[in-house]
Formats: sequence, structure tokens, C-alpha cells
Amino acid sequence: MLTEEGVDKTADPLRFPYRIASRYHCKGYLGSGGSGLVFKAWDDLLQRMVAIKFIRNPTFVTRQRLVSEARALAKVNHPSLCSIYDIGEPVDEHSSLFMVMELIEGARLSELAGQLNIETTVRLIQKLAEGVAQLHAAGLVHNDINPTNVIIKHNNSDEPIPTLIDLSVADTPSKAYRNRQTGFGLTPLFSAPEQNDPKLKQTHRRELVDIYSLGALMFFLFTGQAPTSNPEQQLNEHAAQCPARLKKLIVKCVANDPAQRIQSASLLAQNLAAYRYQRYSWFPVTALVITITILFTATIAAFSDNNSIATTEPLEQIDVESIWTHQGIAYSLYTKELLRQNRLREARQQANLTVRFFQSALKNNSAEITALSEFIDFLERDDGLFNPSERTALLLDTASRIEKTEVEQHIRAYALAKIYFKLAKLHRSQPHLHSRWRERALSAVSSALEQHPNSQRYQQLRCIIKAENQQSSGGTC
Ligand SMILES: Nc1ncnc2c1ncn2[C@@H]1O[C@H](COP(=O)(O)OP(=O)(O)OP(=O)(O)O)[C@@H](O)[C@H]1O
Repeated sequence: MLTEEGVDKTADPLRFPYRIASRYHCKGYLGSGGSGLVFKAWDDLLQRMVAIKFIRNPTFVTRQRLVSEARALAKVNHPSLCSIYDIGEPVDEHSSLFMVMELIEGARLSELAGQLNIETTVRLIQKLAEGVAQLHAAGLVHNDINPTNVIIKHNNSDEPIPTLIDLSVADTPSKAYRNRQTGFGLTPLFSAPEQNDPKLKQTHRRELVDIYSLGALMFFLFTGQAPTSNPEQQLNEHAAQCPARLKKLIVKCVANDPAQRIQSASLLAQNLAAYRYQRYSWFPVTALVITITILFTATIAAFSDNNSIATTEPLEQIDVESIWTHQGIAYSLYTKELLRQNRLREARQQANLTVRFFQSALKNNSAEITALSEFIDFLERDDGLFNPSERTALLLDTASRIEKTEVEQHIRAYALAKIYFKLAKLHRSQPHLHSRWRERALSAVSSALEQHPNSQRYQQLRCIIKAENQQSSGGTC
């Protein structure tokens, strides 16, 4: 017997509300929201546990909503976003639909307020922000990021992965506010002011509602509360231990005015990554990154998202370009750590960001010798992040960018020598290419040495290239 809500209350909780393909065996009830009922199930065919969402009360609108959620999930692929496996109609109830998805088991963020240390909090929100950035890149806005929609899973590793569920109100940026009017409840405490008040003019990029919610999540983890009208004061009162830099970042995310918020999820993730890696004492400039980035988010977002955003900040007073260099270094360190933890897929994502930041540094002529050698070290590593042809393409691209930079000539020559030498090593199996790149490397390093004959670094590189060349080192080494 189905009730008004469409649920058979007399049924065994170990039975789905509708009959579906026999490959799925019900293993228990997981929970329900405004429109869905979710069950744990065993997929006999693929031999894995899954979660299955049924529509609580099938109507045209709820059906459409489940289809939208499924399509949103199908567009993305990130450990912090729940994966979708299938969607289908129950055997006897063609007005309804069910969706099969990744089973996410673990504590909810709502249970963890005040229990996590700063490092863990920052790491979790950084990961979520990376997932949300992917959602935005796929042209979607989540619209309802809140502590009950984030489950911390442990996927066979000690590293907790915060996973965002319930994309049922996800929408394209142009329609992001539509859900308010359809009557499906969002979570007002964690949603942006412009989502809660239809009178507020909605002229800003819709993705900024998710930035607000990510900031509100971080706020919640530190204070156990949702932000109200004076988040800064609340943070001072309830999270005395929260470092000032993080406070600034959180306050920036939950700004009432969308134009004052951090302008993209990827930028938020980058700021959090930079915050985490400032502990490298030899990397003093990172500490500046957050402050500078907060002040000039609009400019950075304009670059990183290809989105032109107006800003009232006096851009010319600060060397915004140097941010690319520092972010590049921070990301290459983060990539290294991910590799150390054997998290290859995530490391690849971060490696691509690293490359992007260093390339921007080169484009803006802001790369000085440290950044250049960090970038080249990064490209030289045999770490499995890129296959040989990808690495060759990256090296060639970088060489052509370096040729155009205005760094001092000996620095440029040394950087090019390192790149050519790496290209030579990559082409060992093709003797003519190998010798061509090796000779170019030798000529570039010799040119650097002409200007700085006493540089030990340059001398050492020439020796190594010569040794590879099986030539005599001429007594220089
Ligand atoms: N992939 C999943 N793995 C494990 N549990 C899940 C999963 N998806 C949903 N759940 C559980 O089911 C509950 C309801 O899911 P969800 O919030 O997506 O339903 P909904 O009806 O679409 O929500 P709303 O109407 O509030 O947007 C969740 O709170 C969670 O406990």
C-alpha cells in the first residue's frame, strides 16, 4: 500500500518501494530528502555495493529533477563528487524513476564541527572546492552545499575524501535561482543571501552561491555555527584558534556581496593549498599569496576562468603576476606530496594546474630563476605524471615560452639547456634526435657560461651533458 508520499509504510525496510531489475538486492534504507528515498543495494552483475535513489512521489517535476541530477552527475568525474552508474524505470511503475550511484559511507560533515584540526579542515574544504571547481567547469552550480550533503568517505586509504551528494537542485548557471521558485527547499543557513532573498538583484555569476556555501562550511567546521550578519566577529568569538589568514579567507567567501567573494572554486582551492604549503620554511613568499590573492581575486578569476570580472581594487599597486610563480611552486609541492601518497589521479590534476601557473608566470615575464628552475625540475622528473609524448610537448612549449621571456640572457640560456637536455634524454632511442637536442643543450649551457664562467651550476650542467655526450670534459669538471 502506497501512502500519499508514495512510500509503502507497511513494507519491509529491506525492500525497495518499487520493483526494479533483479540484479539489485536491497541491503537497507539509507535516508530520504525532500523528494527522494535512498537505499543501499548489492549489484549482482557488477558485484559491488551501490546506492539507489527512488522518487518519493512521482510527478512530472520530480521525475525531471531526478533526470537533471543524473545528467549533472554524469558530466563530472571527481573523487569529491558522487559518481552515477545508471538510471531506469521500475518494472511496474513507469511514472517513476530510480538512479543507481556510488555508495558513499562515512560521517557527515554536520557531525564533525569542532572535532577537526585546522590542517584537516583546510584539506577537506580544499578537496571539496576542487570538486566544485570541476562542477563549475562542466557548467553546473550545486546550489545546496551544506554539512549534511557532504559525506566523508575513506576509499581504502587513510586519506578522508569529502564527497558531495544530492545534486538534485544543481543547475546551469543561468538557471541557478530557479529552484527557489520550484519550492524545493535549500538549506538557508548555508545558502548565499541572494538565494534566500528573491528581492536581491541577481546580476552576479551564479557559481558564487557555491563559494558562499563552501565558506559557510569552513566557518561551520571552526565554530559549529552558520555565519550570520557579522561573520568576522563570530569567528573571533568562537574560533579563537583559527589563524587570521584563514579567517580572512572565510570572511571573503561568505561576503554578502557576491562581487566581494573569492571569485572561483579553483581559486579557493589554490588559496587553501597555498595555505597548507606555507609550512615549507624555504618558501617564504607563499605567506603573501593568500593576502594578495584575496585582494585581487577578481583579476585572478578573470585569468583562470576566462571570465572578465570588474574590480575596484588598485591593480597596478601590487605585482599580481608574481602570484602565478608562487602558486606554481605551491602546486608542484602539492603534486609531489600526492605522488608520495600514490594518489596518481589527483596528482595528475594538480600537475596540470602547476603547469598552467608556471606557464602564466612565463607569459607575464614574472618568472625569475627560482621559479624557472622549479618548473624545469617539475618537467624533468620521471614520475609517471606525463607520458613521453606529453612531456615532449610540454618541454617544447616551455622552451618556446622561455625564448620569449625577458629574463637575463644567461638565465634563459641555462633554462633552455636543461630543457634541451631533458629532450635529448627522452629521445635516447632515436640517435639523430638525441644528438640534435644534446648539441643544442651543450651550446645553450656554453652560452650561459660565457656570461657567468664561475657559475658552478652552469659548469656542472655542462659536465653532465658532456658525459652524456661521451666526450671528454676537458678538465672543467
Ligand atoms: N550516494 C549516496 N550514498 C549514501 N547515502 C546517500 C547517497 N545519496 C543519498 N544518500 C542518503 O540519502 C539521503 C537523501 O538523499 P538526498 O538528500 O540526495 O535526497 P533528495 O530527496 O534528493 O534530497 P533533497 O530533496 O533534500 O534535495 C541523504 O541524506 C543520505 O543520507
